[in-house]
Amino acid sequence: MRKLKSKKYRIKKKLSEELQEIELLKSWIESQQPERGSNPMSLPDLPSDAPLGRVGNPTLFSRYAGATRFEQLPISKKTKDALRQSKYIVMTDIQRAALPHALCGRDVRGASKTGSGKTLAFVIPLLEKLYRERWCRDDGVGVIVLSPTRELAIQTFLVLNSVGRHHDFSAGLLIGGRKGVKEEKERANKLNILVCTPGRLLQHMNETEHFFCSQLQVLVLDEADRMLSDASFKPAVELIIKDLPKDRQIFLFSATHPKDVKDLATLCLKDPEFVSVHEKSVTATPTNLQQTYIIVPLHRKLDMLWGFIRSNLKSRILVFLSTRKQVEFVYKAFAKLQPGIPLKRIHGKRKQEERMVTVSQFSKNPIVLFSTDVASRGLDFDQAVDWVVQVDCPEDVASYIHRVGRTARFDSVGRSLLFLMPSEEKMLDKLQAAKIPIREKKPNKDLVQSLSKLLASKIVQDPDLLRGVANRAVITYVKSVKKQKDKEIFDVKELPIDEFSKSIGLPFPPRMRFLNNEINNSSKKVSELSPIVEPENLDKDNEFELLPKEELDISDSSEEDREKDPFLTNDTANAADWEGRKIEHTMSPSTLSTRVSKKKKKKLKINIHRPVGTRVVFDDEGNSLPPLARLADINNARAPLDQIQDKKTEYYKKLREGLKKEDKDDKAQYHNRRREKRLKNKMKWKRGNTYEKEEDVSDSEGEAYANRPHKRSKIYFGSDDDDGEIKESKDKLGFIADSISLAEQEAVALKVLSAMHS
Ligand SMILES: Nc1ncnc2c1ncn2[C@@H]1O[C@H](COP(=O)(O)OP(=O)(O)OP(=O)(O)O)[C@@H](O)[C@H]1O
Repeated sequence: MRKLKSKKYRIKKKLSEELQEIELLKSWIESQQPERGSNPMSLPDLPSDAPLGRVGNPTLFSRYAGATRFEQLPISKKTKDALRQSKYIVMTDIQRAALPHALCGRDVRGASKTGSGKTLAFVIPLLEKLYRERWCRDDGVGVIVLSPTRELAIQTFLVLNSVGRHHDFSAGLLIGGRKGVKEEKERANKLNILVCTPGRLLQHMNETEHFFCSQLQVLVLDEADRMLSDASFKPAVELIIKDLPKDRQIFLFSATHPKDVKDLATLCLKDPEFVSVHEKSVTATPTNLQQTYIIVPLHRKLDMLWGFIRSNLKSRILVFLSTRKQVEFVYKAFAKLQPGIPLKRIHGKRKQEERMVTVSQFSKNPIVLFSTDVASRGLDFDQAVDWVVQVDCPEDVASYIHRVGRTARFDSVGRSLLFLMPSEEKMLDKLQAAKIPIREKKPNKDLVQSLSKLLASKIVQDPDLLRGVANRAVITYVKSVKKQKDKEIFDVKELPIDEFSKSIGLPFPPRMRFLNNEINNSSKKVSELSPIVEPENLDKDNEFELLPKEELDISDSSEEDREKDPFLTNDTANAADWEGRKIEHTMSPSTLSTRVSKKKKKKLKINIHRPVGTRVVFDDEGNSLPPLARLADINNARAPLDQIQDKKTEYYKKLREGLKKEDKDDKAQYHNRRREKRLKNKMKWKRGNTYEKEEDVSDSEGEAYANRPHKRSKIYFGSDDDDGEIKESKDKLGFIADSISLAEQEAVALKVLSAMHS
């Protein structure tokens, strides 16, 4: 006991000594700091009377600009220590170029390649600004960092925490998709540094009591080009900026930063410094990134992706698709096919917790992550991504740069693969103009297999899981192409929708009313198109010549393949022969709406005779409508497609008949088995045996029943009718089998039997 007491005393004493030391240290550091509100130039090792000039002040500026290592910068010891502890020693180009301006108090627009360290280029000066202003917790919000996505906000917050670990500022994350807005509201006005997404910040600005940013010192827009031009951010960002004080420093950073951004007017920049360190670089993308593309028709993209994944089972692969539904479908379909590598997915509709877990899991080897553009900007995955695969063409060059920028970050190497449809080849010219070195590759035909039949069978086996998603995947993809601004590259009329639907296992393409106008407006173009190629003939008929795109290859010989890839080859002899420059137009009438405007109905009603046996259709005013009128819209615009339509109708008719027959056989088989089973049970009852426990029908009766998952809940105890159908009548025994226990069912059945016998 005595020993324990003495030990406790010793610990107490040691603690109080340490506390005293800390206090002493604190007061010493305080004495080293400049007065609150003093000129930011009055740093310890800079002349306090130095004017705040532009690069024009060579003495002053060279003191900042000459530095190559963080320790040479005139920044606080707290920041320097944290930088050293985080292993940040030598500055990157953008840090060397932007930090001097930012530390001098100027507004900065910074642009540099992806993965080149822009985050530190704004995190350091924002910490220093608050430090020099002697900001303390009670001073409220001093800095706001706006990020386009929650993941990026979290990442920036982590960097801030690491570099600002010795500072005494409070920092918080305000991002959507998290519970606890109420708690956030209580904390928000006590935070000094906010890292947020625009929507959530706006919510707090509107709803949170006592949330003021009137003292704001620094505003940062990460991925500024997107924040200021993307329609989904722009309105919120503009509203936020309106509410913030005009007299603050502002940092705008991005890998893609157009020099003349019109939208900058709203920001009230004060003669900003445009720092673009890689403007004169030979390439716009990291030099250690090896970029390739292949030409692949839409309906072979999944086959291609599958082949690629199967040949890279030891890699970390990030796959970009254009819509959430596509991500869902490809993830679910590939998961069913089991490629032999873990699969993950991320998109805007996934829960925040799941998104965070997915991002953290992506750092584990090996894995495939399917993603929308939500992961295309800013994300710095813990470990190097081996491959970035763009299954759908990015909307523009900037989007391409950000997507491929998820690999080859800082000093690591990486590879990227872009799938381009023959109709999207103009994208190559744009990439070339933007100084992006990209080479053509051909897929190894031995490693490409058609998935359509496999996927079709998976959809039949599990329609609940796959059919709806597959339909939505097609619709949303077509919609996304239609919405694209760059009509030179994206042409919805060039999409082989029928083949695409078939390739992902759908028997018919989904109906897309929104395509009506496209077809009507393009009647001339459509009429020039050649007739449909039957899916089975497609491979034979589309033997396309592949033009070498050597002129695009502006990389030097050191950019040679770092590792020989089995899937991508330069060898034309072994390349798959389905690639093509031009794919036939095969948009079927079934994808189109058959609605007819009132005006047209009126016009067509005269002089058209109804063929015998045709269903009469009435218009809104009660006049009978000739049957052809319902198709008039399409026929007017697509007269030359008559032939195509005939062929298609015939093809689908055959397909439908085949399916109907199969369905009928299935049903008959199923009913026979049911009847046999029931007869057997009845015989047992009659022999006085106890009621035989009904087996799990889905197990005993296999596929046929398993595909009717909802039927069971509707089965009532009753008699079979003649054709073997289970009678769904409640009047004999008015209860549902599922609603009582098996023991109870047995008891009731016995009672009924004994009643029947007596
Ligand atoms: N001076 C440095 N020394 C060592 N590593 C650094 C340095 N600066 C940044 N890094 C590392 O480089 C990687 C990329 O940095 P960062 O995410 O800031 O790049 P970025 O330019 O913002 O990329 P993006 O354009 O994709 O947003 C990070 O892992 C970061 O830790």
